[in-house]
Amino acid sequence: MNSFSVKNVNQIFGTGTAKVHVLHDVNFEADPGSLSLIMGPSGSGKSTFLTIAGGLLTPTSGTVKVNGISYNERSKKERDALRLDSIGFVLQEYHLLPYLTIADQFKLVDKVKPNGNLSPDELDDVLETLGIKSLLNKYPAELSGGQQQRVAIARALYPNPAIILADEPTAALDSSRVSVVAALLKNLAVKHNKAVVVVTHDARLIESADHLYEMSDGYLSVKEPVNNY
Ligand SMILES: Nc1ncnc2c1ncn2[C@@H]1O[C@H](COP(=O)(O)OP(=O)(O)OP(=O)(O)O)[C@@H](O)[C@H]1O
Repeated sequence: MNSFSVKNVNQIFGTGTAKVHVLHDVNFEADPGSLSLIMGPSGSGKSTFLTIAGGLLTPTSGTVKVNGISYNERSKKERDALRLDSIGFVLQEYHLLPYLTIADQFKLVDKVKPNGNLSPDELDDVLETLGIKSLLNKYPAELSGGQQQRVAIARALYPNPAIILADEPTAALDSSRVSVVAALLKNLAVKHNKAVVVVTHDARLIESADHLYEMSDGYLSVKEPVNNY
């Protein structure tokens, strides 16, 4: 069971006159089998939240727990292992390596984490679903932004993580691709029992969400899943 909880998290960047209080007492929980959507305007703190949630940034105060254990209680090595084994990031920058073909981006994952990744057939299904199977021999620079985004999603799913944290995973996609990605994320939550957390501006994802939250000026609140956007 890979449940995930954020308690009383505050994030302050800078000091003195440059001080910005970006997250205010944020509380959040996600359980396996659910897709949580966090919406909010640009600059409201969504990416900062996701970075803290994934243990890439230690908050000014508050705790983040995965399976009941706080990141603070783990050594750096344990945190790195947890991220590698349990958390799949889909970040705004795609972080594809420019000198590797798309196929080799996946082989690189095998080198870092040799076990527990999707089987070749499972990866094939994901690539097929995302419509990127024909791109395996290309380099990132030969792909459109939307294609790179879909490769980045497939690469995040390849290690078969229990928790998926996605930052604007549909920003570069047209409507038909948005539906495909939304269905894929929903399927991962419901059929594969993963905890999926997506931060986005994209109101087209609302209908797939089990839980809807709003981030506003660094305050996170629960929103009823109604089409207020
Ligand atoms: N390292 C940093 N140092 C100082 N301020 C920062 C830092 N990172 C983020 N901020 C500020 O924190 C606020 C929230 O930024 P964040 O990127 O979390 O917002 P967001 O809701 O994800 O926005 P967007 O949707 O545009 O990505 C912004 O005012 C931003 O300028």
